[in-house]
Amino acid sequence: MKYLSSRGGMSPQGFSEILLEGLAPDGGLAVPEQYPQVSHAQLQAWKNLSYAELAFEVLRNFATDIPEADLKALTSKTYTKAVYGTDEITPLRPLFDGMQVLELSNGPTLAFKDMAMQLLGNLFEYQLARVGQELNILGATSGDTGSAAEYAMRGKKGVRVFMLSPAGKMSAFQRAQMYSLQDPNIFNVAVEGLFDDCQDMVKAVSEDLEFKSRYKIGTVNSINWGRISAQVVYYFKSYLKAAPTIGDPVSFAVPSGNFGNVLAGHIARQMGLPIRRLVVATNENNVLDEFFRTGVYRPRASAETYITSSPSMDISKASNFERFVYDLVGRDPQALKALWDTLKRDGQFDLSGDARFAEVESRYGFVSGSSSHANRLETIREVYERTGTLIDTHTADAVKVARQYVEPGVPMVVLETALAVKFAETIEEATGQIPPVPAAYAGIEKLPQRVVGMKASVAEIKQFIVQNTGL
Ligand SMILES: Cc1ncc(COP(=O)(O)O)c(C=O)c1O
Ligand SMILES: N[C@@H](CCOP(=O)(O)O)C(=O)O
Repeated sequence: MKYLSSRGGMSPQGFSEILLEGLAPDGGLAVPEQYPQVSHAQLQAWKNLSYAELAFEVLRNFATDIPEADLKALTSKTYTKAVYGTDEITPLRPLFDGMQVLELSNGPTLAFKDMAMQLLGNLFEYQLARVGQELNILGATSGDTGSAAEYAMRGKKGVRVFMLSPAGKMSAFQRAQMYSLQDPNIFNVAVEGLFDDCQDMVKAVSEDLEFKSRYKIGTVNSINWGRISAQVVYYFKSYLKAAPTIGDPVSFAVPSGNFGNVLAGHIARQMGLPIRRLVVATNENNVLDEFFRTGVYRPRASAETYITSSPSMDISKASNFERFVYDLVGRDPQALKALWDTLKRDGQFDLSGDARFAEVESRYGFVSGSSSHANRLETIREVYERTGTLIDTHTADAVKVARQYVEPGVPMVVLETALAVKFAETIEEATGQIPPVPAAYAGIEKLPQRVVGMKASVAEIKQFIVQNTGL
């Protein structure tokens, strides 16, 4: 399998190459030349595989330049009970009204990011040893990618992590998870701005090709195809569990911000998984919902982005949306580029009058909705009262929106993207309950923190990287 840039400016590359490269050299995102196809018979054969076995079967289609024995060893090492708490790795639990919750947040940092990031850590280590290289990871986080990346890369040979986070915008627990790490290869930077400012800095540094090559800059955000491909696996796993019979439709509701998680569902669907609907659930920052309802894509500036109680989705420029639009315009990089040129010029593009927009639901299965603080509190309270379990604020956004799209006889799988303990203040506001703190995190908010403050300045972060790499 070879990969191209969504904007057409990259010669075909292998999986291992784009894994270390992150953003394509023309500022676009790596996309596979075509989507591998999975037959009904293959789905049947995969039904009883363990998560690690299934991960190998799915990923061997994407990582074709990694010897199969090595890939198998990497997936077996990654997807274990010791890391994810259960043999199932991603259990499904019943909710109510036709919905089930897919538990993706039982990994080391209590968010779905661990599902792909733990594999990425092992893949990086493997690939860097193969090519004898070091990697300086530059990442942006709104709260969960940062800790997942740092926990996955701690102590990894030849890897440093520079993680940009929006100063004062994450929950106290999220801050403590990241900033309490004292490992010498981890650098936390609190940026005066929002997630989008942090991600813009990452992209600007990556687009300086000379700096990128000299300082061996890589990414761990979902702009890295490695993240997306690993996230495809749990759509297959949960489909095989939720579908009454293989071939029956199943819908998925996904709390969405940077559009990486639901894009993985889109890819699973393109591979032939019988997904009926992909429900995009946003918080008050409803850029994606606006597009799926109206055809207008209008990313907002930081000044127009709300600080909400589902802070990990306080995102107004969804990077991975570009990968979906690439498919929507017939995988034509020139058409994609024309839209992105319009976006740069006008601050938006409008597909409402375009026949292709009608296909977002009919052909691709996308529908959407948004949720507010009041909705979130009400949903968390109702789930607690009816099931005795506490769900986090992002998952609550998805439950709220999912309900609009439940259909008789079609299971609706809601992706649980974090655990309640990460957002204890809102959970307490909703239910009066303080979520239990896992033993590994007891007292974490009281630990000393190591973080440097910075303006949203590309020059400053470059300077910081230069100073701390010794290259
Ligand atoms: C807890 C949580 N839920 C949902 C999301 C949104 O996922 P995505 O950015 O892949 O759309 C994120 C982060 O992005 C998150 O951390
Ligand atoms: N919600 C994320 C931000 C988006 O990150 P990505 O790595 O999935 O692109 C976070 O919590 O950091």
